[in-house]
Amino acid sequence: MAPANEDGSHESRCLRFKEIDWNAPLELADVKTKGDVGDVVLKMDNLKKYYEVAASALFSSGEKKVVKANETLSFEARESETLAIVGESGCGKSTFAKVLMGLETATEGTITLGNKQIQDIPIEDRDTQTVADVQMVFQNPFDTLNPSMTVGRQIVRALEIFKVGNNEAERWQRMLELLDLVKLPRAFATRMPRQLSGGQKQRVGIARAFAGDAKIVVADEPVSALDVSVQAAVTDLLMEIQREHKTTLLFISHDLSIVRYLSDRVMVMYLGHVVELGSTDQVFSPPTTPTPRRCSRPSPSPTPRCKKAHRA
Ligand SMILES: Nc1ncnc2c1ncn2[C@@H]1O[C@H](COP(=O)(O)OP(=O)(O)OP(=O)(O)O)[C@@H](O)[C@H]1O
Repeated sequence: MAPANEDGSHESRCLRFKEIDWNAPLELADVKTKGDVGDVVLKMDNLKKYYEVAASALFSSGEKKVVKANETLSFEARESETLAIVGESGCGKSTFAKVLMGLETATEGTITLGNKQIQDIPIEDRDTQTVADVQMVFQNPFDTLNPSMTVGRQIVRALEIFKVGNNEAERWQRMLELLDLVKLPRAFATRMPRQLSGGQKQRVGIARAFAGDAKIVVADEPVSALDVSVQAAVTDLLMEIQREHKTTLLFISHDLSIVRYLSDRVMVMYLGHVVELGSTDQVFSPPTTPTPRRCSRPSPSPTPRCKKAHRA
């Protein structure tokens, strides 16, 4: 992960950025989505996440500087919606996902899940329902599974954590249904992770994420570590389950073709800020009239809009 910039501020990387009025309200596009979407289930309001890091490589210096990973991040996500989050490396995508998951706490601002504010509650202090409601599919399925536990046991373990099922037999049955859901043979329940391919491991990761009937699933580059030949199948599976379960999918990706294919809306981030948020068609279409603010805003390299505008 590349530092946002050298001194932790967002203004000093390039003179061009000084022209940007970060406080100007964003033109939020209408919510026009591919499928039917429901009510707002998640709201982030002026979320900030700052990290304090050593200013020098010398341990003795003790001097600290602040890295502003997320700056006044505001957006809403609705039931059944796929919101893609794009932006160049280091712009703060994973950071807000970590705060949402409770792996980090916010510096300022709020995250409202249903009617609960969760920005200050670390994962270990969250109630079972909240933990089950917000789940993550990680980038690397090779790291996320316990190498010494069978596939079945790992899914049953997630069901225990989410308090699904009244007894072991019910949980075992539910685990088999989850294997069906992710299109893995039931016989895989007794396999160890080392006996699975990357794509199969990621299917187990998806089964665990949906084990507690999550309302929101954050998928952080879920297929980028997989062989190209299985990326489409895993992406399609994720979309299929998301639609079936009316889950809100926050899809973090660098792959603009996948983003265009699966998302209802796209949020473009740069240096911790949201610089564009709109329906997928709006974000990917070339502007019909010159839109100085959007294109003069800094672009992750490149934003779909600005890339097209330059090509035209
Ligand atoms: N624990 C931490 N301590 C200090 N700085 C951090 C920490 N985690 C992330 N950062 C910094 O915060 C900024 C945002 O990082 P983040 O991982 O959110 O970016 P990203 O957009 O997800 O990047 P990538 O696409 O490469 O995964 C970066 O400058 C990074 O160096």
